[in-house]
Amino acid sequence: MLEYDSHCACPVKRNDDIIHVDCASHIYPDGVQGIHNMCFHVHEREIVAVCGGNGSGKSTLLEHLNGLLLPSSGRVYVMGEELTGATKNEIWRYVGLVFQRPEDQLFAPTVLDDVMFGPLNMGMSMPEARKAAVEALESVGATGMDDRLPAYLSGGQKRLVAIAGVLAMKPRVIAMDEPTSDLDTWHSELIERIIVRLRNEFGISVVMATHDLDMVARLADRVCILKRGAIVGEGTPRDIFYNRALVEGSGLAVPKVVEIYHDYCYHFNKEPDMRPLNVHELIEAMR
Ligand SMILES: Nc1ncnc2c1ncn2[C@@H]1O[C@H](COP(=O)(O)OP(=O)(O)OP(=O)(O)O)[C@@H](O)[C@H]1O
Repeated sequence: MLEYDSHCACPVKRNDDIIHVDCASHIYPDGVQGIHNMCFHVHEREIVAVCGGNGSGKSTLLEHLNGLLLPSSGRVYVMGEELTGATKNEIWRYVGLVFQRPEDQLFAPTVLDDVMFGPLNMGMSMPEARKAAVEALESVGATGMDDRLPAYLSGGQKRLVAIAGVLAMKPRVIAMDEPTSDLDTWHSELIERIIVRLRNEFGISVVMATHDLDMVARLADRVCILKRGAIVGEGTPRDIFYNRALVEGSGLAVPKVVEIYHDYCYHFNKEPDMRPLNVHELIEAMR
């Protein structure tokens, strides 16, 4: 059980928190407030979506999860240990961050070197790091790219290699910033399948920051809605997405299924009480 010396009173705190962002605020050097009074949790084996309009603080929050940014006030705990300047070099391995632009992450001369970098940095021997990297590339379906130059990969391939790079470190949590932005349907679906496998097969929790609520409706166990640097709503996708005022008031559009169901209920003068989240449920609800 994790025990926190905490003043954070938000309702979703549980004993299996892997990450606990405790009332953290971050002010950038130019004085802009990225997040404030942020209480955020990541539990074991869950997919949690962080959704909000542009500039709502999604990336700032994600960068606090592995110590890339430290809060100006408040605290962040990973597996019960507080992230500080002194501890973050030990703790970062538990939380892998996949950037919105994979170019920001890939720098080695070959794909294999890139994916081996994290494991080597963690202290694995060369053969161990190679094994971890090969396995991670296989897991994301990026085999046969070992000798390629990362800069010359397609956007979708770069995203896969970036995910493999954090997966090779065997983290407890992978945080992905806009994991499917700029990807075609085929690559988006591939990334969605990888996210589900990370939770179901590897037991890794995934935090994804995104505007794509259709994807969130398909994948997430829990949704946090951010607005102006704070969480304004949190719950299951069904509870959150059927609160249109909350979603639309935060600069987002409800998932298509929700919109169609609302229109259907309005048109046929029905109570919108079935709350479908996917096409199968929608068809059932409209029977
Ligand atoms: N390096 C920085 N220096 C100063 N201000 C920053 C910096 N990065 C982000 N901000 C500001 O912090 C606030 C939150 O930005 P953040 O990038 O976290 O939002 P976001 O929800 O990820 O946005 P988007 O969806 O557009 O990527 C914004 O006002 C932004 O201008």
